Amino acid sequence: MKKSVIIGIAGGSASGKSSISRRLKERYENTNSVVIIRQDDYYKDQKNKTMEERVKTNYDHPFAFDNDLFVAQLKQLMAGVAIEKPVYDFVVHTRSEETEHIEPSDVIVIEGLFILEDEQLRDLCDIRIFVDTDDDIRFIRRLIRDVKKRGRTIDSVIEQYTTTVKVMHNTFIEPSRKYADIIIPEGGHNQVAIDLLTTKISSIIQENML
Ligand SMILES: Nc1ncnc2c1ncn2[C@@H]1O[C@H](COP(=O)(O)OP(=O)(O)O)[C@@H](O)[C@H]1O
Ligand SMILES: Nc1ccn([C@@H]2O[C@H](COP(=O)(O)O)[C@@H](O)[C@H]2O)c(=O)n1
Repeated sequence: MKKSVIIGIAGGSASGKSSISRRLKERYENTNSVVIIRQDDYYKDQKNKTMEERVKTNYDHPFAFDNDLFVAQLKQLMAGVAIEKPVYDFVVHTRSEETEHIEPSDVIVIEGLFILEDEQLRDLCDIRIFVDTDDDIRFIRRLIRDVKKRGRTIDSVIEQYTTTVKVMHNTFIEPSRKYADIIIPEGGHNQVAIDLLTTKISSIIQENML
């Protein structure tokens, strides 16, 4: 295998980053050519904190992430070495006991809030994408998702959004859109964007086979 190509997908919470990444991966389901790595899995471990303390963490500040581990593991993959990726559990706000074994692949899709904000991560990306979805749409999507899938109450989602998520988004995430090569409006169901990216990924895989 030649050099891995890294596609970075940034954007606000619930903008559709994971949905787009999943749709890309689906096209290559039975191959080892494309792998997705979520920055969320590199949230810092909080096993030594109480649940009460964990709830108070600002999860929308860059300091909440162990980006050094993220960068180190990406470099390992690029060097052809498999990794044991941490797996994050949103319900208990910390890493789970399990890890996920990831093999090197032609295309590595990395997705998360700070992929373009963090200089080290940004520099590792060959293609930089920002998913641009209006704040009100993102808030509605997040409310539904966090209650259904992340064990939250409506009140806690509103409280977190108004105290940290919104201000951190405006401070760190929105300004990072200037680093994008491509901006995808409306997130996960943008079929044209998904088709264009799929064409690009297929050509990368084909080149690597030559
Ligand atoms: N274009 C879209 N239209 C409607 N719902 C969407 C769209 N894109 C994503 N969603 C939904 O919004 C929620 C957040 O999307 P997700 O991909 O998890 O965002 P992110 O990874 O940016 O946080 C999910 O429940 C997803 O199914
Ligand atoms: N324990 C945690 C960790 C993170 N969050 C929130 O998740 C958001 C990032 O994930 P997306 O899929 O929405 O990009 C981020 O905005 C954090 O507020 C959390 O609520 N609890």
